[in-house]
Amino acid sequence: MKKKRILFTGGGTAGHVIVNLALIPVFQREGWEIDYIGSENGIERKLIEPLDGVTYYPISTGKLRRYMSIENIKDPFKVLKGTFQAWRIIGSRKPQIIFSKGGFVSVPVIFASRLRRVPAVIHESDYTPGLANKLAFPFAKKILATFSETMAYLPEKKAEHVGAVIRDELFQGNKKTGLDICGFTAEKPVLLIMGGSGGSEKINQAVRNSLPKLLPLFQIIHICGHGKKDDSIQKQGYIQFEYVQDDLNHLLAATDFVLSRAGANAIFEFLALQIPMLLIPLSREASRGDQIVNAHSFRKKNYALVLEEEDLTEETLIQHLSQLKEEATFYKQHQKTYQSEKTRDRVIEIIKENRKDR
Ligand SMILES: CC(=O)N[C@H]1[C@@H](OP(=O)(O)OP(=O)(O)OC[C@H]2O[C@@H](n3ccc(=O)[nH]c3=O)[C@H](O)[C@@H]2O)O[C@H](CO)[C@@H](O)[C@@H]1O
Repeated sequence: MKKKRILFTGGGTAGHVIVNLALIPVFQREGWEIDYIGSENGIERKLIEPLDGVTYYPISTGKLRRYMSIENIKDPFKVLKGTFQAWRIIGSRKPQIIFSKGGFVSVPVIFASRLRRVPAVIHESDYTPGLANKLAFPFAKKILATFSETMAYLPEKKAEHVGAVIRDELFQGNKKTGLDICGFTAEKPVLLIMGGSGGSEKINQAVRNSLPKLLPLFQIIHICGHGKKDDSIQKQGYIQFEYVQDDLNHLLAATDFVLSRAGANAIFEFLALQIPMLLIPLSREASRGDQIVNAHSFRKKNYALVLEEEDLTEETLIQHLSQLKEEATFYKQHQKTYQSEKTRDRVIEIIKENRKDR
């Protein structure tokens, strides 16, 4: 019988890799051969290369910069080189289907998929599509969306709203294990702070300045981002991590409230786990504003409380977290209306339906 083969791509930030991490084990269990195309130095290499049974192929890739740089001139050539590399990899590995979670590294892969006539399925997790995905859409067979509102931005014939794909293990956390990892008690609420997969300087700073007022209210798990830990702060009830890979499920099981950026994957995880959240979306100064619309959609559905980055001060932070604590039941009630279980199965079904040579 012909071997089933799938090629995944996506990277740049963990948000463009995590969905692939949720899907890969399912295809592995079903005996598919799995390849991954990512960048040479991105986080996808760290997260994917160590996986057993997945072959990682690094390629050259461009990057979206919001500032002038000589690198911007080199980018089209890098994308061209990446397309040629991806074309060769697809030619030799012969996947029947390509699944892309977006990010700049996925662009040459999707271009090459069209040249090799291998169908590609793209997943867009933000409310408004990112530039990389927009460039890739014309070459994809199917485009899947996390937010129902995103359908308005997608080509009608190819698009389907599926919801968020969430890693199984996040539902398998143990509260006691989480508290033990942190050295916390069950007597006081736990606030988990996540500034996206890379951490957020602004949130880190505001939280650290506010610790004297926050620590009487919460025990705090602070995920600060690589290189952003401050070891000079040693306080009872406050623990810092740069990035949590294996124990995130336990930490989330021990969490009563979340303070977070509004990256699409993270906020749908908190929603599925029914954790009341305060979102501080990345501002338009530093991004295309995708997190602002993600956060506003959550606010409209009463899934989250939102504080704009421009309004972030020590006072507003404490005030909003106190409000979140008071209104926790309200947010949990609305979060209960969200159904997440069927998404992963539907995504897998779509991938299988669209593969070549079935
Ligand atoms: C700065 C930037 O470009 N941010 C974008 C990026 O965010 P970012 O990469 O932060 O992505 P998300 O917030 O969507 O997802 C982060 C993922 O990393 C996981 N995680 C995080 C920290 C940790 O210690 N351990 C861990 O496993 C979270 O559980 C989540 O699954 O992609 C998102 C999805 O396209 C966008 O909405 C964001 O605007």
